Amino acid sequence: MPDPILPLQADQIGKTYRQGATTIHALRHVSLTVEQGEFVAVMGASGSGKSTLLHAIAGLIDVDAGRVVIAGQDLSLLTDRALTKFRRSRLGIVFQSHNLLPSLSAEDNIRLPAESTENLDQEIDDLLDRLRLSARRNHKPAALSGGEQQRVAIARALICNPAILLADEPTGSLDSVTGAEVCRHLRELVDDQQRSIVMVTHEPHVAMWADRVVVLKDGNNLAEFVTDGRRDPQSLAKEYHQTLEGEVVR
Ligand SMILES: Nc1ncnc2c1ncn2[C@@H]1O[C@H](COP(=O)(O)OP(=O)(O)OP(=O)(O)O)[C@@H](O)[C@H]1O
Repeated sequence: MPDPILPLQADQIGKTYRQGATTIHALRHVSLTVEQGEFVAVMGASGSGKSTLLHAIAGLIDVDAGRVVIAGQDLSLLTDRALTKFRRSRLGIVFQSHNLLPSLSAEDNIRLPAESTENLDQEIDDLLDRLRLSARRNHKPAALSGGEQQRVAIARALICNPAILLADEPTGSLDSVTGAEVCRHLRELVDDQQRSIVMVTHEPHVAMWADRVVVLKDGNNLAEFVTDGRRDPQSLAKEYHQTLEGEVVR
């Protein structure tokens, strides 16, 4: 089980990029709070700032305004080295392209970020078992299916026992059946282990696994709604599209 944690809090985050004479306002004043044991999906059109927000929460980019506080720690107050250490111990990060090392087995990819401890082998066994990868532990990524590769990436993100998992389009490269399987694993991490998840997705049938959907538009918070546990992609898609079209603004 992860350590008891405080919520993740991103307050009024601003981020601009410069490209020649052009200034791109990727995030204007975006705020997001996530409680322990909460699964939040971040949705929005392409370019609305979803990935930038996730990178800001992970401390992978400097922000121009606002602050990110994780487990009571303001990320801006950490040195680069301390931030790397903090990120490793508190956050698990999963991207669409899973970034597994091709020369290592599934098991060794999972082991890579972990510090060597007495219990590490047992923890790896538990994760392999939980993510139904035990039979594939000695395979290299090229010999694994897309869903298996993504589950290895999730296991690698969990090996340091982070309380918060950040996932950017984790099912983006998967077919719908495999994508649903990955979502089910994410949901279990919240329900069974009280971890918190922030997941960026375009897809209502992926967002429906979350407890709450936060919608960004042009680098701003546009709206948010709870999924009410209804897990119904059609009604979620309808509410999402109405929100984007301005028919429902909360
Ligand atoms: N490194 C960068 N340099 C310049 N502009 C950037 C950079 N990263 C993002 N942007 C711009 O910031 C805005 C927000 O980008 P971001 O990737 O956060 O959007 P997104 O909602 O995740 O989009 P998508 O769904 O297409 O992945 C976009 O206009 C994008 O072009």
